Amino acid sequence: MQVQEATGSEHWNRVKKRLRAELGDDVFSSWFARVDLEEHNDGTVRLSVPTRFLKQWIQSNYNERLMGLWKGECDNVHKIELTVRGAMRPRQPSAQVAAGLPAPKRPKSSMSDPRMDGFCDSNSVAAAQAVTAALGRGDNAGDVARDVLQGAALDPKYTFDTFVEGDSNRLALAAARQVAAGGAVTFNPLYLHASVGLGKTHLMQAVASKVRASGRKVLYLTAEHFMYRFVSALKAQSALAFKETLRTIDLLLIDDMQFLHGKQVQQEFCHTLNALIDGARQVIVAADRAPSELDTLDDRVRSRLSGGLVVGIQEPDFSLRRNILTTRVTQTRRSYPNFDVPEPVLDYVAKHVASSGRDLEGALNRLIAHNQLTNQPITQEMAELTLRDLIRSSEPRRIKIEDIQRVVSKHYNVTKADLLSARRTRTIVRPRQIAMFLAKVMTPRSLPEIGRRFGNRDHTTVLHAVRKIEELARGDQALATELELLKRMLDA
Ligand SMILES: Nc1ncnc2c1ncn2[C@@H]1O[C@H](COP(=O)(O)OP(=O)(O)OP(=O)(O)O)[C@@H](O)[C@H]1O
Repeated sequence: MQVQEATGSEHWNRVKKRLRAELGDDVFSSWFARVDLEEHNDGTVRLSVPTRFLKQWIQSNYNERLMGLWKGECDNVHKIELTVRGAMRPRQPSAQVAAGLPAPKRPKSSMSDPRMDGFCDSNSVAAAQAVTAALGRGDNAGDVARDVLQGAALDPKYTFDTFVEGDSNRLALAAARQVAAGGAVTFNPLYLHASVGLGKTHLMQAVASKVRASGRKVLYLTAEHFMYRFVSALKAQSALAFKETLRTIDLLLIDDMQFLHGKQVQQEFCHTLNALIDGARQVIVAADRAPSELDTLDDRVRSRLSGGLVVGIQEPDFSLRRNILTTRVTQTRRSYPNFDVPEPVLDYVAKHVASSGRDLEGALNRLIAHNQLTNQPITQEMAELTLRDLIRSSEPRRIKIEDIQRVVSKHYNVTKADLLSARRTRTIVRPRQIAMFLAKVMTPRSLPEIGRRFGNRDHTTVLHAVRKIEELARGDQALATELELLKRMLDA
């Protein structure tokens, strides 16, 4: 096999390794564990992050260092772009996941060590110093405590009235309503999980607004803000005030729990959770996966989170999607009385934008914008044109046999003509078999059709190739990893 030039992801892995060594595990995982390499092209490196907060944070603190490390990898890098990942584009699987390798284990947390309670390790102090320095703030204990109580703003749109019920969210909605109604705390914490845009934040904020309106103390924070507040408190030497303040809350809501990183922050979160639950106050947590799958979390936090009621929200079915759209159109009419979407267009959107409430909302917003800016009525044709890219990107990508031949020949440095030829040298036979195997597992094409597309070969030759590669990959981890990487390149 040929010696390949390092790929973008290999450079990125080395940059991350150096960053981890320089910053330490805790600081690294707080800020860089969720950064993905999107593209490395013509001297520009494009990285994506899940939130705007993280983007600003990395830009103001680590841009130069990132540039230095990338330049160490490739001289021609002159620009690093950071973008916030959109809802339509879920996170790329990590190289480990893509290659079928286990995710790296986090170092064992010191949560079980009582000596750590109330103390800060050097990494957290470094992170805290960086936070306050970058934001140019000299928080004192009082500021931090007040800041903690403020929490994130609630969106007045997110109420129970605007939340549409369906089979996929019925249990979550019922549990949220019960918590909002107050009364005895029956399940604590309430843990909601779902992939992006399925209504977790909407439901949490609906509960928060209702409970706040009844005069009780409510704190709604994203895990990222919890992390920021905690490191600020450490820096201002007001960790005690921070803890005390948190424990006076009647209802604590932590959103995007998957972003809670750093052993000391998790430790503090666990103590707060215990204190609130023991004091019969309510906690609601939301994340993009079940507690058992939050592998960045310490075991103790995970088990405490699983101890209440864990409810998943699934992807909406057609009828729920359709109802969400109808509700949104009715709401929009309050601001734009002439706004109208014909029923068949709503059916079309509900049928084709199948992933989440957020995407449905995005689709509708485009129609509204088009309608308002051009004064054109919304028709089927206009909807198809306006939503073309949205609909295409929410459908699974079709992989073509030509794509497979192109990627495989580039990867193994053979030509497409070689793949289709009758040549039987080993350097060509193996890539050809791999390409046939990928054509079988990644496209709906039949064996005879694949045979025809590979120089008119018989279907038994394709079958032999598929079986051979399956058998080799079972005993050869390097080949199995290579196959996964090829699949990932084709899927990107
Ligand atoms: N059942 C629903 N009824 C009404 N609106 C919904 C529903 N589900 C989702 N939405 C809308 O979709 C948008 C995205 O929802 P939300 O922000 O609550 O998702 P999320 O699950 O918290 O996603 P993320 O993990 O990305 O934060 C919101 O505007 C929300 O109002």
